[in-house]
Amino acid sequence: MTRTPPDAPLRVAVLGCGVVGSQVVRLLRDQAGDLAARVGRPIELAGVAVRRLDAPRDVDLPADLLTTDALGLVSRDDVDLVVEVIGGIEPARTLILTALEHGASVVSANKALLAEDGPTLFEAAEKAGRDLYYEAAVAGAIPILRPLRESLAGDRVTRVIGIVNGTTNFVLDKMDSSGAGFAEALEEAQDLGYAEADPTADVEGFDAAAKAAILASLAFHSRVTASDVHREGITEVTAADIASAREMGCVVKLLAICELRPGSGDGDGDDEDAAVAVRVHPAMIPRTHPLASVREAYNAVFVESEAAGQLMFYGPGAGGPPTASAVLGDLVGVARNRVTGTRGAGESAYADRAVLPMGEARTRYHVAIDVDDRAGVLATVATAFSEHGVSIQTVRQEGRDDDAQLVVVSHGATDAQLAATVEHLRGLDVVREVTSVMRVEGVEE
Ligand SMILES: NC(=O)c1ccc[n+]([C@@H]2O[C@H](COP(=O)([O-])OP(=O)(O)OC[C@H]3O[C@@H](n4cnc5c(N)ncnc54)[C@H](O)[C@@H]3O)[C@@H](O)[C@H]2O)c1
Ligand SMILES: N[C@@H](CCO)C(=O)O
Ligand code: NA
Repeated sequence: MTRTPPDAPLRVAVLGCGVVGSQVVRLLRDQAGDLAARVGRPIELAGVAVRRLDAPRDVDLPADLLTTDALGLVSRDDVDLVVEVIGGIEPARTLILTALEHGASVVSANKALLAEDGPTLFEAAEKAGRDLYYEAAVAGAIPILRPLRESLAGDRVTRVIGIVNGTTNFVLDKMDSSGAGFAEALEEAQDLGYAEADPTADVEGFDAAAKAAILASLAFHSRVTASDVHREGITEVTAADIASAREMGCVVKLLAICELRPGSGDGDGDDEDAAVAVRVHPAMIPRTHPLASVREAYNAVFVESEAAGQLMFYGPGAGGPPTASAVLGDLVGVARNRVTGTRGAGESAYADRAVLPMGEARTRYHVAIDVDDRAGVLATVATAFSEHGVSIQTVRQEGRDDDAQLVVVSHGATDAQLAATVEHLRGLDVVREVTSVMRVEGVEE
């Protein structure tokens, strides 16, 4: 267990010196005086764990601070604080657990690990009597976890909806604004340091799903893991979908939607049998919706709660310096707690709520269908919707040579009803192809 004399500097180990780690090291150095004043003791770099000693990096470091032995570094007695910015499940999990066992407080930006196995880490922190903070894990620099954990701790959050992945927002924004291709826009996002080491995590929605799980856990005081989240990425979004959205006055965004569904209620106000629904998928939203104005790699999170009403958090969701800002904010927080001998709020998952399947989520659909251009087709298509209890809001028809395209927008229905309708449409003789199916959010049912 670490023993720090009362006036000695607090010593920090940084694990990983990539896009985020190099900026954490830079800020620790550039702002050493202010950080010491804010914490009440200097914060000194004890070591930086890297994969390769000779790799090029964005910050100069004395050779004696670098090590490839991350496990040895977090096991050292003179390390009070550990910043984990390696990413992925292992060795990050073992390193964090070892750091806590050795008495260090931990700051991590690792949403993949927190969403997969957060409870193991929270229990270890509890047992060790140390803090585990992770503001950088969701929406980069935007303060969102602390507001949910602390500022809204007296309110009842009912919905969180956000754009929480910078890479996919960057790609969709480029496709919409400049007509750029998917691959070209993704490469630019990678060059700018927004994308995960394997960008599949971004484009297939895994990164946003991990963040959604973390948000839902904090918002609804219940454990939600990545596997509880319905996830669809943006790889199937086509230029035609984006053009179709534009014609409707909409834009396509990858949304993370976390909802609390009221239970039967026993009248005591606890709503113990309320359930949660968490989903990540591309959706069309009206260009007039505030989330539509979130451009490039910016993120935004809307929070709806009973007493506060609607809150919006907006800012840079990815990139080295913004993410390092959130890491340093946490580092100051855990360091202050070390100085005063306290701990911050730990996990709050007392509610143990059920997670609803995607089929029960209420959404609206935009469906583009190539059909034969002959009498009765519209009625046949409309019947398919009504047979599944889905009400149609608008239908637009564009004639072509011997076929036509119908664009149908439904009213709100369950996802299961809408999926059954699309299946039904695909089986109809008059339907040549269902060319685009996308959910529509941000409009009244
Ligand atoms: N880049 C962003 O915009 C951003 C934003 C928020 C959160 N994050 C999270 O921050 C973490 C780091 O992301 P990044 O963008 O800096 O990634 P990165 O790939 O640029 O950096 C990770 C570094 O860790 C090193 N590493 C891997 N295994 C190691 C080991 N065993 N010991 C020591 N070093 C090792 C790699 O060599 C690499 O330099 C991830 O969890 C990521 O999800 C990143
Ligand atoms: N790859 C992530 C980094 C921030 O968490 C993104 O693009 O949002
Ligand atoms: Na954040």
